[in-house]
Amino acid sequence: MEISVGQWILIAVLILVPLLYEWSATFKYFCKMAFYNGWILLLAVLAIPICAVRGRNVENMKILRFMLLHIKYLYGIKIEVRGWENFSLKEPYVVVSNHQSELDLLGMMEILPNRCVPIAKRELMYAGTAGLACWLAGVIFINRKKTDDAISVMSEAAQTMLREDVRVWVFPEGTRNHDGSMLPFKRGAFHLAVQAQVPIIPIVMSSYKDFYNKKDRRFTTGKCTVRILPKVDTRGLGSDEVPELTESVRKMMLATFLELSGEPSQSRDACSQ
Ligand SMILES: CCCCCCCCCCCCCCCC(=O)SCCNC(=O)CCNC(=O)[C@H](O)C(C)(C)COP(=O)(O)OP(=O)(O)OC[C@H]1O[C@@H](n2cnc3c(N)ncnc32)[C@H](O)[C@@H]1OP(=O)(O)O
Ligand SMILES: CCCCCCCC/C=C\CCCCCCCC(=O)OC[C@@H](O)COP(=O)(O)O
Repeated sequence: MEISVGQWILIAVLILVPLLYEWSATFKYFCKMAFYNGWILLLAVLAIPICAVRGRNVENMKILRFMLLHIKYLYGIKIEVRGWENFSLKEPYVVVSNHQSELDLLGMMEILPNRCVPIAKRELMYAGTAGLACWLAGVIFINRKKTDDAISVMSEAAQTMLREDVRVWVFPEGTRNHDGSMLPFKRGAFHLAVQAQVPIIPIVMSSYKDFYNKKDRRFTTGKCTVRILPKVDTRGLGSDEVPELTESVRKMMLATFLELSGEPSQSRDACSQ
C-alpha cells in the first residue's frame, strides 16, 4: 500500500505534536491556552440555544456557570474557597475582584452567586459565540475608551440592581494584570455601590505564579485560593467619599492577596513601584 504525502504529513504531526507538548513548556502553554479559548467558544455554541429560550436574562448566568465549572478539572487546577459565609446576604451587592488573567473565569464560576452579572469590556461582546452567550446572560458591557458612556451604563446598572435584585461583579483594576500584584483601582465599582447604596464584597484570588505565567509561557497544574472577604458597607456614603473607599478596599485586598500568595507584605504594591 502506498502512503501519500498528505498521510506522511498527518503521521508526522501525530508523532511530533505529543512529543513537542511534553518537551516544550512553551508549546504546552500555547496548546493549553488555545484549547481554553476554543473549548469556551464551543461550550458557548451549546449554551446559546438553551439561554435563548429565556431571552436576555441574568438567570442564564447559572447555565454558563454550570457549563464552565468542569474546566478546572481539565487543567488540574484545585480551587480552595474561604469565606463562603460572607456571601450570605439577601440584598444586592457589588463584588470587586482582582484580575490576573482570563483564567479568573475559573475562580469566578466557582463562587458566582445567583443573579450576579460581570461588567466586561465591550470587545468581549464580539468574541464570537462566547460574546453572544455573555450577552444572553445579561453581562454588562462598557466602552472603556469612552468614560462618559461607561459611567452612564454603570449608573443604569445601579438602578437595575435595586429594581431587579441583581448583583454585579467588577474587576476594578480594569484590565488583566499578570504582574503578581494589583494595579491601582478604577473608581466605577465604588461609585456604583455608593449610588445604589449597597455593600461591596471584595474577593481575592491568590497569585497563579506557581502554575501560570504568561510572560514565561508556563502553564502547569496547581492550586488557587479564593477568599471572600466580609462586606464593606456604603450606606450613607456620597460620591466625595468614593476615593477613600476605593483606597481602603484596595489596601485590604492587596494585604489579603500577599498573604494568600505567600509574599511579604508592603513589598509588591503596583501603586508604589
Ligand atoms: C458556556 C459559555 C461561556 C461563554 C463565556 C462566559 C463568560 C462569562 C463571564 C464573563 C466574564 C467577563 C470578565 C470581563 C472582565 C473585563 O472585561 S475587565 C474590563 C472591564 N471592566 C472595567 O473596566 C471595570 C472597571 N473600570 C471602571 O470602573 C472605570 O472607572 C470606568 C467606569 C471604565 C471609567 O474608566 P476611567 O475613565 O479609565 O477610570 P476612572 O479614573 O476610574 O474614572 C474617571 C473619572 O470618572 C469617575 N467615575 C468613574 N465611574 C463613575 C461612575 N459610575 N459614576 C460617577 N463617576 C464615575 C471617577 O471617579 C473619575 O473621576 P475623579 O474621581 O478622577 O474625579
Ligand atoms: C469570531 C470571533 C472569534 C473571537 C475569538 C475570541 C476568543 C475568545 C474566546 C473565549 C472567550 C473566553 C471568555 C473569557 C472571559 C475572560 C475575559 C477577560 O479576561 O477579558 C479581559 C478583560 O478583562 C480585560 O482585558 P485586557 O486585559 O484589558 O485586554
